[in-house]
Amino acid sequence: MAITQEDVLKALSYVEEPDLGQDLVTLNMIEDVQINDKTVSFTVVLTTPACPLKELIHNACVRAIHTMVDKDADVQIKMTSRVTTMRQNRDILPGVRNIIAIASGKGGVGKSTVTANLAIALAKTGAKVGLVDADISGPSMPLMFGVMDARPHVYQTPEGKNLIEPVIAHGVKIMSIGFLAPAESAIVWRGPMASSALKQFITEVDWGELDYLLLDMPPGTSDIHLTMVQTVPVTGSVIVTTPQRVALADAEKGLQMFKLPQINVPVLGVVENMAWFTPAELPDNKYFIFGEGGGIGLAEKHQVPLLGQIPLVQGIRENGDSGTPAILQAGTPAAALFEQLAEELARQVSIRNAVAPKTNIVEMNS
Ligand SMILES: Nc1ncnc2c1ncn2[C@@H]1O[C@H](COP(=O)(O)OP(=O)(O)OP(=O)(O)O)[C@@H](O)[C@H]1O
Repeated sequence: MAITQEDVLKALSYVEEPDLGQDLVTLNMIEDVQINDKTVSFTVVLTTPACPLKELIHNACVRAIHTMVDKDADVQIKMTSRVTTMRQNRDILPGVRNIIAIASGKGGVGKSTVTANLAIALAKTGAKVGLVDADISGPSMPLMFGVMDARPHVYQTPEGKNLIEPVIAHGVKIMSIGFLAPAESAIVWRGPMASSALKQFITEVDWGELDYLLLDMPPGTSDIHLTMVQTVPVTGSVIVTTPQRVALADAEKGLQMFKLPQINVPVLGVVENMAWFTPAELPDNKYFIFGEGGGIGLAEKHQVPLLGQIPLVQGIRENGDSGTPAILQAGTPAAALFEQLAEELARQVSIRNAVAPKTNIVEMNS
């Protein structure tokens, strides 16, 4: 008997998206079903190009067609993505689907390093990524992306509005206060001046369409944090910590800040940086010099996901300093860990968007 479109959709309605807990047909993730004799082709539209379940979903679809439609069918699946968003009001940053604040309690825990690597890792999956270096106390993105001398260009729109063009490096659109003021004068950015400069940095930039805009927040809890979350509708936050007690205590303060009623930003997860030390000559050895399991404990206590653990590796520091973050060293353990971290973050954003009230979901075409 000839295969019909209904047969195919019925079979696929038994394939569940494990994270979102519903089947692919109900989630509108199946498009372009075509049948040509024994050849069945269709497109699966994932919620992120960084989907860690890509292969699993692909295999489940093939299995469903073979068991429920025709065991000899030639199943051809195109895996693509359309990043979801829960943003409804698009007065600010209309083309930006998800805004993610990356924060830490304590300074120096590697928040900027993690943010830079995450941004590039997401861009490498095909996502459109932007990054705001809101760490006015010490903007480090120009150095980490190797664009110390870059100066963003300002242009006037036909409506007479001035827009800043972000600097593009390693596939990421970047805006940093470090582009406007030399590092040594960063100290002048304080209080209301800093807040208004930052606002400008986010809202008066020609970001175009972005799947993910990462905000590298200053360390600690300050007025700047409040300004930021009140200026832009943040989808969620990520807390970066190291495992030692002093860092964890501050990370917890940071985490709790996002839960305050006047801030109220969901915490997408915790990243434990410098989780252990691995010497280059002994890549399989782990030395827990800052203590063990602190990040997991924090995540468990606050019932948020542990997005990943990144070891202390000399190469991560060196690559950051030389403007070519570790994620670019393909095939290295550090690059693989940052890839996994990016997948886990994208996954939590997708889950967050899926559980947001239905009326709040706006889908945009890629
Ligand atoms: N996993 C790691 N392995 C090795 N070095 C690291 C790692 N993470 C960060 N570093 C190094 O630690 C130093 C501090 O990192 P970074 O500037 O990212 O911290 P930060 O939390 O953003 O600091 P602040 O917010 O105070 O500016 C940098 O020299 C960086 O290269």
